[in-house]
Amino acid sequence: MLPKTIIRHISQFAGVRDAAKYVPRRALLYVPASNQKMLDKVPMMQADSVVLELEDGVALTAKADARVRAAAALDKLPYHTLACQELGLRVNSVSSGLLEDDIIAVSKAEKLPQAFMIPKVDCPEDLVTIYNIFREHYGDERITNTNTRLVIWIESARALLDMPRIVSSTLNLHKQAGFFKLDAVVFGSDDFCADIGATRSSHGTETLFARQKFVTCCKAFQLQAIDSVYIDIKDLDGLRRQSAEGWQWGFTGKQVIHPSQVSVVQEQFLPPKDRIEWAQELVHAYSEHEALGKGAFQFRGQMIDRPLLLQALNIIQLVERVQN
Ligand SMILES: CC(=O)SCCNC(=O)CCNC(=O)[C@H](O)C(C)(C)COP(=O)(O)OP(=O)(O)OC[C@H]1O[C@@H](n2cnc3c(N)ncnc32)[C@H](O)[C@@H]1OP(=O)(O)O
Ligand SMILES: O=CC(=O)O
Ligand SMILES: [Mg+2]
Repeated sequence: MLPKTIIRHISQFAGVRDAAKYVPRRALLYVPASNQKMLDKVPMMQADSVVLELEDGVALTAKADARVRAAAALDKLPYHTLACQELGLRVNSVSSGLLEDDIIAVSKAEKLPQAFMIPKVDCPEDLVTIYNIFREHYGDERITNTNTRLVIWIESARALLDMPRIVSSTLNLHKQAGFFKLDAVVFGSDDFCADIGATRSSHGTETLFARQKFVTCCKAFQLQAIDSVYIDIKDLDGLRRQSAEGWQWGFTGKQVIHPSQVSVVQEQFLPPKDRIEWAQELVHAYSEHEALGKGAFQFRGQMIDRPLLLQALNIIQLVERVQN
């Protein structure tokens, strides 16, 4: 329980903040919808967000089949009993020319996914195309003011540079037309490397600038920032290291491709126990010092002032949201 005097700091603090239900997306797991055996495992999957995949995890020759399986899964799976917090659906991009066929097929399902996930959003104009395709095949009523959230992928040099306009246009579409509300943005590191001609490595220095720019932009709009895929499935130490790095830089979660990656990532996207204790004690110490008129004071050998309070509040809020 936070001291009352601290509550007013929360209304101004940096980080991801939204009065609506917070959906933790520490681990966002792709499940190719062409693979029925994998789809059958969805109810038990402990990833925070499970993504029925229609895009790059599905061969061109299997797209039609995957669409039918994804639509059937949406109707069959009882969302409230799933082990995950969110069942998403990643469709194909505008530039692929496959999006409309995806929407024609999945709009036959009675249910919407809990999140629509749209890769390779390259410019604000893509949003107009996306919105028009959804309106045409779902009809206005089904896509207006629903609980379904929107997650988009930034995966090219052009998109990264234009990200503030892309994000603003997406948020405006919700404000003005009631279209799905943008809740998180994902950095598509593999497509990004292909786009800029970088050679992918396990240490990821080739995407260092892009990831830092990306996370800064997400946080400027108070959106969740989801980090790169780690494709070396067997290298859990490398995954742990890159997850810890992402967490330290301000990412809120990471994409995963294999069930073995889920718990490693989830663990890294929660602060360690001693850091949670530090945050809780700091908040109380801050409240006591504030009552004495002190904005700066010593705590465990460190100078503490308001920015440190805000970092502690980030930690407390995240823990509460993951546990509730
Ligand atoms: C850059 C990007 O765009 S990333 C997003 C696109 N890519 C994807 O969607 C790929 C998602 N991942 C996968 O398809 C798979 O993990 C692969 C193909 C990489 C490896 O799959 P496999 O060779 O079957 O791996 P492995 O043998 O270790 O699997 C162990 C078990 O986990 C299951 N499994 C593996 N990956 C997944 C998954 N993503 N979802 C559900 N189940 C999975 C397998 O079906 C297998 O089940 P079984 O024990 O009942 O046979
Ligand atoms: O879509 C994900 C990527 O890394 O590309
Ligand atoms: Mg991609």
